[in-house]
Amino acid sequence: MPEGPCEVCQRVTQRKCSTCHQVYYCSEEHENENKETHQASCSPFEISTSKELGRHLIATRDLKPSDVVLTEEPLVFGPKPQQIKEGPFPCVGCCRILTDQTCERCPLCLWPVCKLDCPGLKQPHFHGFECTILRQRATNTEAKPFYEYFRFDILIILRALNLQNSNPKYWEAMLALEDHLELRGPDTDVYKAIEEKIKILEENYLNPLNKKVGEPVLKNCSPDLIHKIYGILDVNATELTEEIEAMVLYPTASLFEHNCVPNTMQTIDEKENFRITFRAALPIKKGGHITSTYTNILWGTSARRDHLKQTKYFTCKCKRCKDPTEFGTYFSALRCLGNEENSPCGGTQLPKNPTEEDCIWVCDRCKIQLPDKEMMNFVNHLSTEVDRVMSRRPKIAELEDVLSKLLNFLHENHYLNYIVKHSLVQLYGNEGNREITAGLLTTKLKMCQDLIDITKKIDPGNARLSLYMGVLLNEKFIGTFKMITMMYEKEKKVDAGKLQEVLNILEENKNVLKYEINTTSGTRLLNVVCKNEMQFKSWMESNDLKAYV
Ligand SMILES: C[S@@+](CC[C@H](N)C(=O)[O-])C[C@H]1O[C@@H](n2cnc3c(N)ncnc32)[C@H](O)[C@@H]1O
Repeated sequence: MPEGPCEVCQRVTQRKCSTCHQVYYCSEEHENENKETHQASCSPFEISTSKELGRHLIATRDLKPSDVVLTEEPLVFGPKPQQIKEGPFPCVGCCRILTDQTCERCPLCLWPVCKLDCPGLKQPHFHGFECTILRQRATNTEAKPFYEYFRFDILIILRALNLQNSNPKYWEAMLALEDHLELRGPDTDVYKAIEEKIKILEENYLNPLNKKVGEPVLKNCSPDLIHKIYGILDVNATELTEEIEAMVLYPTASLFEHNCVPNTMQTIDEKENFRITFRAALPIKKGGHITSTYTNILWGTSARRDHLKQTKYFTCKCKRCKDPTEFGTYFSALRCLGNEENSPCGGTQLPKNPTEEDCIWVCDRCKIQLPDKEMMNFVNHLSTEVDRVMSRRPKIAELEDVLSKLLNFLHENHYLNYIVKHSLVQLYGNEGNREITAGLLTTKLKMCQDLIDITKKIDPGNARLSLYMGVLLNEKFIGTFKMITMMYEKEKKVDAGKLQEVLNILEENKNVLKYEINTTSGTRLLNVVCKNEMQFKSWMESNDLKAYV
C-alpha cells in the first residue's frame, strides 16, 4: 500500500483524502480540519482500475463544462516515432515544420533547426541531451539521402531513454504506462520496424558515444526496453499536427479512457512547455467516467473502430459505436447498393451490430445484406478519391462534381459528404469577384445548418470539433448578414429578431472558440469573428437599426 505524510500533522499514513484520493490524512478529523484549504486543489478525479479499461479516471464531484479536470507538463516531447521519408521535416529544437530543407543547422550536431536561437536547442529534455550523441557523426551529413541520415524517428526514444539519468521520477512514471507488448510480438510488423530502429540507434548513435566516453552513457537501453518505450509512445502519446509535428507523452493525461463522444476537451500550450489542460466539455456527474478521444471523430464507426484496433489495441463500445445511425446523423450510412440479382432500391444501408467483428450491413427497405469488409473497401476507395481532390485546393465546380458522384452511393450526411460540404460552404460566395446570388445564398445557409446540426450531434460539447464548428458558424454569419443587407436594400427595414439572430451566432462562435487561442488557426478564426462582430454592429449603427435587447 502506498503511504505519505498527513497534510495536517505530517504523520506517515496510508489513509487518503476521501474525495480525490491524491493527498494523505491520518484521520477523518484532520481531513475535515483541512477541508477548506484543500478544496481548491482537491483533484476532481480519482484513478480507478477495471479489467476491461485498465486504469481510468472517475469524477470525484459533479463537473460542469469549462471546469478544469487536469493540467500537467509532458514527460517526453519530440518528433514522431515514425520515419519521415518525404519532407517537410521538423526542427530538432521545437518540432516546428521547416519548409526549407537547407535551413539553419544546429551549430554542434548540424541537424536542421528553425533558427539558431530556437529555445528547444538548449533545453536538456528537448534537444540538449541528444545533441551530444548526434554530434559524434556530425561530419557525414550529406553522405545519404536526407531522410536516411536524419532519423527524426529515433530522437524521441533517445529523449525517453535519457529520463533514467535526468529525471528518475519521470522515468518511473513513463515505465508505468500501458505498452501492450503482448500484442506487439516478434511476428508483428511493428516489432520488425522497431528492430530496424534499434539497429540504427545502436550503430549510429549510442555505440559511437559509448566508445568515446569509454563507458555506456545510458545504464539501461536493452532492445526489450526500447520495444517497451515504443509501445508506451504508440499507445499513450498525443500527436501534434498543426505547424508543429510532434509526439508528447503525459503521465496522468495518458490514463483518460477513450470515448467517441468525449466529455473533456484538451488544450496544449506550446509557449508553456507543451503543458496540457483538460476541461469538462459536457456535465460530468460525480462517479462518472472522465473521457477523451484517441481517434478522429469525423470518421464513421468502422473507420474509427479499425483505427482504435490497429493503434490502441481495443474495440470501442461507446454509445455512438453501438448506434448504427450514430445519433440519427447517418454519418456512416450508404445508399442501398443492391447485389448481383437486385438493383439498388433507394433504401439506406446501415450496419446491423456495428460493434461486432465482421458485422452485416442491411438495407432498411429491400433487406439486402452485405458484409462489412465489402462496404469498407468501397468506402475506402471513395475516401481515396476525396483525399485526392481535397489535396489540390479544389474549386467549387470540382467539389460539386465529386459531391454529386458521392451522393449516388452515400447518405447525404455521410462523413465523406460532410468533408466535401464543409469546404464548399466556405467557397460559396467567396470564389472570384462575382456577387453571390440569392439562390446560392440559400444553398449555402442550408448546407451550413445541416453541417452544424450533425456537428452538434457527434460532438455536443465541442470537445474536438470546435474549429470545424467555428468555421461553420462564421459562414452562417456571413450568409445571414448578406441575406439581411439584400433584404434591407430592397425593403429598407429588417426584423429586430433577425438582427438578434446574427448577434447570437457571433456570441455562440466566440464561446465555441474560447479555448482555441493556443492554436494558430483558432486565434486567426477568433480574430475574424471579432472583426465581423465590429463590422456588423457598425452596419446596424450606421442604419440606425436595433436588435432585441
Ligand atoms: C492511453 S491508455 C489508457 C490508460 C490505460 N488504461 C492504463 O491502464 O494505463 C490506452 C489503453 O487503455 C485501454 N482503453 C482505453 N479506453 C478504452 C475503452 N473505451 N475500452 C477498452 N479499453 C480502453 C486500452 O487498453 C488502450 O490501449
